[in-house]
Amino acid sequence: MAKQPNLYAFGDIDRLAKSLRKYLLQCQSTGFERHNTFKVAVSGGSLPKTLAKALLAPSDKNGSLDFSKWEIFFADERAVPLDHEDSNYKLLKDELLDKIPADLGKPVVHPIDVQYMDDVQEMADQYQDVIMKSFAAKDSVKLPIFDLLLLGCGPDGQACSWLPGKELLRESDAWVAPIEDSPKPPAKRITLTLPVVTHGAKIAFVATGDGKRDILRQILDTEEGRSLPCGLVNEGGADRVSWFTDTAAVEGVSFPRRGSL
Ligand SMILES: O=C(O)[C@H](O)[C@@H](O)[C@H](O)[C@H](O)COP(=O)(O)O
Repeated sequence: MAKQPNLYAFGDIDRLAKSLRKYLLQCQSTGFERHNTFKVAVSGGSLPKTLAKALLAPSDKNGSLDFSKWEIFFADERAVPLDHEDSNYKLLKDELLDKIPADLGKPVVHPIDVQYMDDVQEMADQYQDVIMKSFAAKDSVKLPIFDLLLLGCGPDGQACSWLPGKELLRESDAWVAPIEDSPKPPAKRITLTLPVVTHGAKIAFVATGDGKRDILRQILDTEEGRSLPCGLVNEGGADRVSWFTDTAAVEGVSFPRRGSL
């Protein structure tokens, strides 16, 4: 049987955050062993809040975090100033970055370059350069391997800023692509492309609440769901993909759940 994503369902967000922390610590260790850094890409939406719950909890027996060796990229970002309410950078900064205790170190964070705000193609190219510099030249590395990509799942099956059925999902060359017409505002964005995401060492989705129930049923239990953006990540990432959900989000989903990490 083909390798499947891992589906975890927790009674509430606190329990989810506890397991997510354990998972993050495991991914951090693998990254440190691999290249003495932890390279992670993060999306926006409701994810940063849950992520902060997981990362700002006190150290436990599962280990501690060393943010001084973290490099944080954005899996997708909106073309707005970094202090704008719609900015994924601002969201992550407010929820997490500003609250990291000094003794855990400071991560290197890669926000978009806002001087290219009016030209999202330029902005995407420039962000690709930033990734290239971190992962070595694009010509010598066909695709970067992020240690972890942390993603949300939109109510329409959106992952990153990919819209269901759009040409962008077939992009096979660029690492970062522009979007001019996102129906979820703001319209202008940049996003990592599907091959970059499915090439990640680990990929985690966080999806909670009953608002995600119908789309999770579709993504995980139906044939059509496989061609939705989140379904394509499941397909390409197989057992490197993990879904952190709560019971409200997976009620009625028959896809097999894993007991624990
Ligand atoms: O900037 C964005 O819009 C996000 O990166 C997007 O991919 C988001 O993560 C999902 O749409 C889920 O959003 P919610 O968790 O808010 O439903």
